[in-house]
Amino acid sequence: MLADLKAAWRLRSGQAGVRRLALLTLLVMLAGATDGIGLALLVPLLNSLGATEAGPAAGLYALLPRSLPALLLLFLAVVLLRALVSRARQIATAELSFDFAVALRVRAYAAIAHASWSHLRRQRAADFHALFSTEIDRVEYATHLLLDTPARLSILAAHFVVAFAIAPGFTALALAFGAALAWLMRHRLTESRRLGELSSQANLRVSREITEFLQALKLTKAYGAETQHVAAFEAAARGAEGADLAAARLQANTRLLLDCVVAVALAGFLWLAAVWAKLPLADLLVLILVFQRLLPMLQSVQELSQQFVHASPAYRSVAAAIEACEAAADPAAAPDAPPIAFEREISLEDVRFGYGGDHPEVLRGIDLSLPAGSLTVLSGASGAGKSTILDLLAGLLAPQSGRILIDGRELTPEIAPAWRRSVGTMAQEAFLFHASIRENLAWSSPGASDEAMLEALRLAGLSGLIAALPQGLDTVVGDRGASLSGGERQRLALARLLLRAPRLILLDEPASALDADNEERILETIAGLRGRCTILLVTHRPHAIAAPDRHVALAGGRLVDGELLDGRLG
Ligand SMILES: Nc1ncnc2c1ncn2[C@@H]1O[C@H](COP(=O)(O)OP(=O)(O)OP(=O)(O)O)[C@@H](O)[C@H]1O
Repeated sequence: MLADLKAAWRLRSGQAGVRRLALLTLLVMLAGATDGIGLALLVPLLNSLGATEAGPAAGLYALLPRSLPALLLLFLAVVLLRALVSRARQIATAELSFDFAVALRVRAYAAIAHASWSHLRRQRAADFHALFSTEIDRVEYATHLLLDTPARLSILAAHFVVAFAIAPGFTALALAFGAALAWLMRHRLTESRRLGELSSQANLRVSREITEFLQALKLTKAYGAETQHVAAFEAAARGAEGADLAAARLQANTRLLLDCVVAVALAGFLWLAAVWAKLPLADLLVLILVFQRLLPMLQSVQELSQQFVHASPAYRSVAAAIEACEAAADPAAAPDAPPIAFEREISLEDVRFGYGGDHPEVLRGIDLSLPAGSLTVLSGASGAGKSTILDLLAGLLAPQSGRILIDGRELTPEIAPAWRRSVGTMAQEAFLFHASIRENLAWSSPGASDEAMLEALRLAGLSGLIAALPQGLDTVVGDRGASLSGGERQRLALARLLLRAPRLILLDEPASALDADNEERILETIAGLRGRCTILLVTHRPHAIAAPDRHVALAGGRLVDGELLDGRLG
């Protein structure tokens, strides 16, 4: 519980949050005070109505007016003030908890966006999805309860003060009753917390099922695996239902127990007050009112504590996910830092790399030079480490030893974000957004003109398609580019890359998912880019590129002459 609250404190959002919290505290204290004063005024009010023979006024009561209209006016003013304070408090609580949740969502988004690729590649997209879909919602709910608690406690305290002034013995008894109730109910809090943790895990399982199912929709249809996915989802959803149902049952049982105990306690207190202590009628009426409100308040404090501990484990899971990403953040590149250009060459010097853990070393001393404007072809068996080399050159991964030099300047994690602005990458299956061709292109180069876009499309060999589309650049390409053919998707991704005018282009089998004819044509287009920029092309068909400047291959973690290796393999 303390760990949850510490995590909640770490997740708060800066000074503005602290100021608002101070304002809320003030309103909470005012709410308690006005509530107490309103209740305390009932005694002289009832006395002046003639409920009891009024004795000489003592203490602060001596300052009050004695006439009924003046007392009524005062009572009215206090009740009105209490209503206004309560309204301001409710709005301040809502503002604070909504603001906290939005700031948290934005912080989580930014933490993921800025985390290094080395960290992100080890995470599950579904876990991030669960963070946004359920865990932050639970944090928001727990925060609302947390912010509401001081107000409830201060109103509770005001009731106790008034009750104490009227009947100290009974109030002490009620306090002891409240403490005993909390002691007896402590196991329910532990159980509620356990169920809260179960619920977090169950929600994570549901999120994993949904995310992976949606990512593999086409594959699911192609393999006829629909029933299998529906069954797995139902099992996960029923698991989450089970955890939530157990929490709801616990809550309902607690309420039943408290309803019975509180009703018996209320009857007992009143019987003692009326029959045994023989309190004056005005005092008795106010005491009835106070106890009738006080005991259900104790009950609701217990219930809300249970709900809080059920939701509060989310503070820790959210803080852990955000802080792990923040700890692994890429060094921030100054937004106005110019992209890093190179005039001569980019080279790898004795680069070694492994993915850590039990994974064997992938690259064992790579020396490679890519002269500016050259086209280099990289081949090698599956799993040889070709994509790893591309990720190292893009500054997404860092070598364990050795160096990557850009015109002699070392590519360090500090300059990697700025360097990536000079690099264009493209993978086997291009990712396109469900948006227009124009929006997909502008994503890589905001503010690019139509002329620049049409030129990039021409270079990528898409002029014909654009001319044939009635809506031209405004044609929407569908989910992940579903309304385009595989070849068109890859070409559009190539145009998006070229629009950025990158100095280095890293292509990871950009056409291998296509038929031979399409693959050949895309490789021809790429070969035509030679001289405009420096290209490193990973392909399993190195001979489809006519006379590259260099052909190297990876084998056993080292680079060898590609022609020799392919000749040997062939
Ligand atoms: N995130 C990772 N964690 C652990 N090992 C990894 C990771 N990514 C790749 N590997 C391992 O590193 C080795 C090189 O992978 P890489 O993707 O660079 O090979 P590749 O030559 O591009 O293969 P392919 O031609 O099949 O795409 C492989 O053995 C692979 O299993």
